[in-house]
Amino acid sequence: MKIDIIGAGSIGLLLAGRLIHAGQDVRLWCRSKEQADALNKDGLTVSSRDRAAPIVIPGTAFFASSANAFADTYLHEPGDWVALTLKQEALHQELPKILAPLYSRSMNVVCFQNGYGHLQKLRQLLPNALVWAAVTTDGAKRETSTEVIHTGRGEIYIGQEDDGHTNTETDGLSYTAARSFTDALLAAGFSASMSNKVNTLIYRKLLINAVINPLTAVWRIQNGGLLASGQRVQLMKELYAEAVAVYDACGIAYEEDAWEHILEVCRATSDNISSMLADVLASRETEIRWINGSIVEMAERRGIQVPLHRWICQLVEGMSARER
Ligand SMILES: NC(=O)C1=CN([C@@H]2O[C@H](COP(=O)(O)OP(=O)(O)OC[C@H]3O[C@@H](n4cnc5c(N)ncnc54)[C@H](OP(=O)(O)O)[C@@H]3O)[C@@H](O)[C@H]2O)C=CC1
Ligand SMILES: CC(C)(CO)C(=O)C(=O)O
Repeated sequence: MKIDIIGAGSIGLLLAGRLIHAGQDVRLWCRSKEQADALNKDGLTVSSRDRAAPIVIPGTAFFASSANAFADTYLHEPGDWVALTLKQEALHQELPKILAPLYSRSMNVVCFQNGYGHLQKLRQLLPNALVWAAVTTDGAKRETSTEVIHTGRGEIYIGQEDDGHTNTETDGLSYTAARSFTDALLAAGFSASMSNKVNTLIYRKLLINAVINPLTAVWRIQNGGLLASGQRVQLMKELYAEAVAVYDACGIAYEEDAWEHILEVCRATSDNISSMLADVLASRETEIRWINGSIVEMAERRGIQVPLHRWICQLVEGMSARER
């Protein structure tokens, strides 16, 4: 299977390394030519936390290039799947230009983003594409431009958001293609499965990220540090309460034990640096607008007040030096 991966960061390198190792034909599309050159020269290494038995892929085993060349290459030699592993910011800022030549193409696209809004954006950019969501609890951290650590083994759920449009013919074909992609992930060592509840999974992950990520970013603590004081847990709980009030008003389902689950995620990932804290520490734009910002947007549509989510959005946005 030919798989194009756009975004050679933590998740992109992890997917690429494991899929190539399992025999898939991967093209990796990087933001910078420098990273593509480094990957072609030095190859790609996927390590586990203890660095035992890393997967080492030579640069000759795959193709890496600048994402600006993606559309042209795809038009001449289409692949079977495109996996988008960019952050939400790049998906909204630079991806529209990269994908513009493919506007009318029908293609299979799978989005790995956290937060909310990416699937809608993709459907605007590629109206004829079959857009799938991948919701993952795997953890990855890019160490260098050619090395990634699989920091936590989790699940990957592949599913299609219910957008109210059903086309039985394309849905059948699309399902078969998604099944093959899921099988490729399984063969690559991921715990992957298809899900017909992807909306629920997206909102469940959104709730977790909306409570854990901004507070770890502001306090600059690992996920487990949130449980270190009653005061921190109290603020988490207040963010949670605002978010579930919005979910209730919007008719979005969540588990009865969703709060306990968030505490469990803090414990299970206690020494993780959340993705938002990692972005803040690296002076990168965060995904706050698509995490807490999407809760603020939902609240506005229902006329609900969410002062804490609004405030934490402003706080985290203000931590990035770049002006919009
Ligand atoms: N890491 C994780 O454990 C998890 C991440 N996710 C989600 O997956 C998504 C990706 O996260 P993650 O891999 O951690 O993020 P990273 O920041 O590690 O990777 C994003 C990659 O996208 C690249 N990129 C940016 N702009 C472009 C562009 N225009 N063209 C091509 N590539 C570009 C970046 O390049 P450069 O480095 O050169 O800027 C970087 O390599 C996020 O939405 C995140 O929330 C979900 C679950 C777990
Ligand atoms: C689950 C959690 C909080 C793990 O760190 C995460 O998804 C993130 O950091 O974005």
